[in-house]
Formats: sequence, structure tokens, C-alpha cells
Amino acid sequence: MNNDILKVLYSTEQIDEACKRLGKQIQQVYAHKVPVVIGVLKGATFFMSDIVRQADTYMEIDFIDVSSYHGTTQSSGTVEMVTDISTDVSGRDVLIVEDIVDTGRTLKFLTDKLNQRGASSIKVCTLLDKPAGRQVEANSDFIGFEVPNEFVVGYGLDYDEKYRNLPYIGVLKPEIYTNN
Ligand SMILES: O=P(O)(O)OC[C@H]1O[C@H](OP(=O)(O)OP(=O)(O)O)[C@H](O)[C@@H]1O
Ligand code: HPA
Ligand SMILES: [Mg+2]
Repeated sequence: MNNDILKVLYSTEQIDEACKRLGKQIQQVYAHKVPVVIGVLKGATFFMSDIVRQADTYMEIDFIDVSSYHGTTQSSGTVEMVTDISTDVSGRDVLIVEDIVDTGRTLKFLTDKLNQRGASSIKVCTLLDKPAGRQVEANSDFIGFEVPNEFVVGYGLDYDEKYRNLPYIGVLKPEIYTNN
């Protein structure tokens, strides 16, 4: 699997540092609240589990599974809900935890839905922000790294459902895409 990587963008150590930094920011912002922290499956699996343990503050956690890339490097343009949260977010402070904001469609879908359900505040923490990919407006409150306009894999991010278990974030060799 490692042989498929062209270059590493963010090492395990850099990701750990970003999680510590963002966790402390979240701890401060929610010091006197009990937010519902929602991890967006599947990509944010590892980031979610790492970041919540860096914030020494009360919180509830939940997960939502949405999908729009379906194994490819291009957004289908339509965000589908696979599995919803079980928490009632009405009147609650919500923090969405994403692995990446690219076109912004997934984040818009989620913030629209949570607003409709009456969340009293919605903030967003994303490990990666790819502003060059943006198709719809989508802003994050806590950002780990701003990534260049390349398709990235690892630490939860997939290509064709694979590479999520790489402990770092990188770019695949071009032949991996062309051979698929
Ligand atoms: O800003 P966008 O262009 O909407 O892209 C960002 C979203 O796309 C990916 O999810 P994907 O649909 O691939 O599902 P997955 O997390 O299960 O891989 C990623 O994990 C984000 O949730
Ligand atoms: O660059 C990416 N990599 C993996 N999944 C993604 N989903 C949106 N952008 C990306
Ligand atoms: Mg994906």
C-alpha cells in the first residue's frame, strides 16, 4: 500500500500536532457548554477519535454517514445520507468534525440539515481545507491544514474505499487512478 504513494503531504507527527492544537481550541470555545460533536463517516473516523480526546471539556458525540464520491476522485454532486445521527440537536450547540472540505457540498448539506432541525449553533472543525475545490460556500471554524488542489488519501481519506488506514496523508501515484 505504501508503494502506491507518490508523496507524503502530512506526516503522522504533523497530524498529531494539528489534533493537539485544534483540540485545545475546541476546549476553550466550548469550556462552558456541552456540545454535540458529530463525526462525518467514514472519512473523519480517525480524526474524530483523535481530536475529541485532546479537548478536556464535556461533550456528547455522535456520527453521521454521508457519501458523494462513491469510490472516485470526483464529487457526484449529490450528497446521500447513509446513516443519520440519533441525537436530537434542537437547541444544542453542534460541532461538525470533517476530514476534508473540498467542493463544500457535504458541509452545506449537513449545516442545512442541522439548521432545519433547530441547532442553536453550528461550528465546523476540519482537518483539511481545499479552498481551490470549492463549488458552494462552506466555511470552517477550526482548520488543520490548507491543502493544495490534489486528491489526497490516508488517515481516513479514501480512494475507491482503500488507503484509509495509512497513518499519514499523501498523494497517490497517477498510475493508480489510470489502472482503475
Ligand atoms: O466538500 P466535498 O466535495 O463534499 O467533499 C468532502 C467530503 O467527501 C468525502 O466523503 P465521501 O463522500 O468520499 O464519503 P467517505 O467519507 O465515506 O469517503 C470526505 O470524507 C468529506 O466528507
Ligand atoms: O482529496 C480528497 N481525497 C479523498 N476524499 C475526498 N473527498 C473530497 N476530497 C477528497
Ligand atoms: Mg470518500
